[in-house]
Amino acid sequence: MSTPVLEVKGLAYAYPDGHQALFGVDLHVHQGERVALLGPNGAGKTTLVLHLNGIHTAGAGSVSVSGLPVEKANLQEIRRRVGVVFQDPDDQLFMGTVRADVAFGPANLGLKGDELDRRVMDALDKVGMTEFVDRPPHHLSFGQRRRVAVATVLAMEPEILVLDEPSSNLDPASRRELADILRSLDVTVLMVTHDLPYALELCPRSVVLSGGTVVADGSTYDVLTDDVLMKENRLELPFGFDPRTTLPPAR
Ligand SMILES: Nc1ncnc2c1ncn2[C@@H]1O[C@H](COP(=O)(O)OP(=O)(O)OP(=O)(O)O)[C@@H](O)[C@H]1O
Repeated sequence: MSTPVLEVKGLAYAYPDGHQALFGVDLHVHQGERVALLGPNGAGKTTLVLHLNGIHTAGAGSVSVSGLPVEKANLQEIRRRVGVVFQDPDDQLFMGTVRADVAFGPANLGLKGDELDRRVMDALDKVGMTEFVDRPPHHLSFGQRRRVAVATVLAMEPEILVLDEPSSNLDPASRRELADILRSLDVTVLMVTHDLPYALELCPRSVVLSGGTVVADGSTYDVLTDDVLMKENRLELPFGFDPRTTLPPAR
């Protein structure tokens, strides 16, 4: 098989206060996959994500992106390859216009002129936000700001798109529209979520992290219908939601 886009091997990490958050995590994600990262509060999901673009550096083990190790010397290229969309779009939008926010990353890579404009408009087009290009981000709704946050990352043409709770705080229509957008993108996706129906809808594969280790890695349908695994890892489906009667799941 080809080199994985994301290869995490034996990753362990302790915070400076000594709290050990990850214990030997292994995870391989191949090009074009959409993978949900599930697990209870405190499982280590965010800690893992923060290793993917070098905000944290591995205590032990390794992380690499298309064969390039995540380490200080490679950080600029790693941050181009790995686009992280944080849960709160306001952590990502800080310029006076949508255009300036989406242009920020590619401009830092040295793009300018027509090429930069093309990147900005392509990214906004993918999230259905071109008409907002000259608006201040703080005048947009939360759902619109989340789309722009996704565009800021897409403008870097990343190899892997990592999303932290992409469906949180979205109304049902915006939630569905974002799912359509994510499905339409030609990019590898790793999505941290507590929204299990969203994982089923979007991600054929799910990885369950619990207590800082991977406790399951398989089809989302199999994970969500494994009652013992679900209970042991505090994963609960919304009342009345049954994956067995909500077919077809994502492929
Ligand atoms: N800065 C920090 N210093 C010390 N411990 C931390 C720090 N940040 C997180 N932790 C601890 O590391 C563990 C993993 O936290 P993490 O935020 O990665 O979990 P998570 O799976 O993302 O949880 P949630 O679903 O609640 O967002 C938790 O026990 C948490 O208390």
